[in-house]
Amino acid sequence: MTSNDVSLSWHDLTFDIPIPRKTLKAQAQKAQEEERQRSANAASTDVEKSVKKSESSADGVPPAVTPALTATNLADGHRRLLDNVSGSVRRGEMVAILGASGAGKTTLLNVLSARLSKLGKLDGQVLFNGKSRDPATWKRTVGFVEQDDLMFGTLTVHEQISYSARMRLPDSMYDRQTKMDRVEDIIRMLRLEKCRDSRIGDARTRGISGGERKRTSIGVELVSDVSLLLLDEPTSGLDAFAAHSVVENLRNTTKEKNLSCLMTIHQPSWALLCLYDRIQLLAQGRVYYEGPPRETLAWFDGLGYQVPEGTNPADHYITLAENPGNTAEGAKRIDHLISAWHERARSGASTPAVALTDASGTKRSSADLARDGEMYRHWPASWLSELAVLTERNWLQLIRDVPTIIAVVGQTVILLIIIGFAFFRLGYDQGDVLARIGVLFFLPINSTFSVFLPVLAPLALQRAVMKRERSAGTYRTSSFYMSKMLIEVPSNAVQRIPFFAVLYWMCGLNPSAASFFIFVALNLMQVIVATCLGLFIGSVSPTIELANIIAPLISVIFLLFGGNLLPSPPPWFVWLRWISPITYTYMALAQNEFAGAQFSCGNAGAGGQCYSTGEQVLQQYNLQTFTIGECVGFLCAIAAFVAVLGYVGLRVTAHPKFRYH
Ligand SMILES: Nc1ncnc2c1ncn2[C@@H]1O[C@H](COP(=O)(O)OP(=O)(O)OP(=O)(O)O)[C@@H](O)[C@H]1O
Repeated sequence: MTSNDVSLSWHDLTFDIPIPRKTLKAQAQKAQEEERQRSANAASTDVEKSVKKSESSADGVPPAVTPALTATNLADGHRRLLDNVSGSVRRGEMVAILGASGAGKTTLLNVLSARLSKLGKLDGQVLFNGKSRDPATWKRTVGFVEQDDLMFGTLTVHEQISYSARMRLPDSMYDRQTKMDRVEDIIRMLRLEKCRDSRIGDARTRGISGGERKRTSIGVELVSDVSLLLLDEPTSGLDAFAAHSVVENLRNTTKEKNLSCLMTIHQPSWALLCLYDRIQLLAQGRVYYEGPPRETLAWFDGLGYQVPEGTNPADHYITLAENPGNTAEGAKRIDHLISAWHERARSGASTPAVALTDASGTKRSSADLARDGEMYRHWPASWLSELAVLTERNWLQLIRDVPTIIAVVGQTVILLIIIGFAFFRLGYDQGDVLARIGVLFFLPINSTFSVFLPVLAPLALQRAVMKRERSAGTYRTSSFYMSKMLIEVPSNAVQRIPFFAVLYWMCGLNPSAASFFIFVALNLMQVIVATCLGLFIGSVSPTIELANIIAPLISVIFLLFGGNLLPSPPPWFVWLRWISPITYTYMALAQNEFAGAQFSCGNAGAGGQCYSTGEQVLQQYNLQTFTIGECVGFLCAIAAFVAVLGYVGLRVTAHPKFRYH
């Protein structure tokens, strides 16, 4: 193996994050307390003096926030998560990063994959094929398998991987058949043939096993043209057999596809560890071994840390670099491990990461690299292809989500029975005037509330998957958003047509056919506006939990100001009436119902008010400000406005963030 087939290399990476002021204060207080106790025990004047000195302000830093210096806490109030870490992965090689919990494995993987927050100071260099990572192509170059396998439970293994292939393999280079052949290849390579057509499953329905799920996640990344695969703890949560099978599969795939594969891994068995070509051991953000796993035995034996009889060497070497009790002995041992390794690296006795100067070459021809660069620079598929695939995927999820379909049908039937019989066959007496007003006001409120749940419930997972897919440069936000609109708007509207139609005749509303169709159309308009509003709320809220709080809040405000509940709202709240879609739907429904209607005054009480015509009712309830046509115009404008705002919100809140320096 030579340095000139290096794919990814990292050089002297150092990453510091600021320690929160509160933590600094707590650490400083603890250190002072310990110092005080020590001085009290020693009862020595000299020691007391030194304590006073340490408590006094140094270099202008108030004593309360002086950091307690440890192996990783720096004097400038930062914590060092990575300290001069170098390494590399070559083509056809599988490398693991290991270490105790908190050693910095995930941090290193995040730095290498550029999925790092803006927080903190990053030094050092990461090179891919000998060059700095190109922000324009990086996200499509690298496959990143996250720890949580975010997938749609209702899709099958084959569907999950083939949707990834259809969206991530460039249309310009692969036709549909080639893409599907590749999917079958990946399924074979990852030994997923047995569960090819099984559903992934989720918390509600049992699906494939944990190991198969992890291999499917890997397949989703591998099916695209990536040459580098990064995985965050791909074996966590798996039993020993499943973990072994996942890593063995990865090893075979790495060799077969000449990939570079780098992963963090937790508590591997010795047999599993030996599957890797090389490992890098981290302690407190520093390297204390890098090389083939089998050579660890000789290295640690030489340092005097023989593996005790019956102990897994992998566990032993990781435990050596742990210091849970913060003992002086533990700290000394970790220092020894790190300094011995660095001494060896300095003396050139090890075969550590390639030197920066060596990493410039690559066995891939410059024509290959140019082709890759060009290919990764563009969206893999056209906007319309993205829209078609995403809409198909959303549609499958919708029709396969049987529990939600049953819940919606159940809700419709129950509401129909309750509302239908509560307002059954209304007549034309004075009491019926109020009942008609009541049902017409209730309907847009019900449409708003009942739409939010089915719109927001699937959005939590869809947003998370979208973020993962967008981090790989798979598709545009606009095609995702449009595909949601194309599925949500018609499905929510169409499924409610029977409800409005049956309710109309049960309640005995205006018997003309034209009024019936206008009634249904107006209610569907309200459902469409509410769906757009639901998508808007789900898009602008950074989390779905927040969306679930905002949605009822907005509904209640619209309800309060959208009808006659507040006949004269406070002047500074009047605008809320005119932005509430309920105002327009209710007004239009009332005009459709009452225009030309006649009512008998027979049961009006003595001195009571009698509305003999529908126009009097509309006037009394102030429901003639706009015509039906104008109300529809306002509803369309509100729907379009929130739809556009939702798209902008989604772009901002779900934008994948990368950091290269
Ligand atoms: N953004 C952050 N803010 C504060 N501390 C952080 C941040 N990111 C990481 N750390 C700290 O850095 C250390 C290394 O974290 P990291 O997640 O890389 O460890 P790890 O080796 O992957 O551990 P584990 O195996 O438990 O996942 C931990 O002590 C963690 O608490």
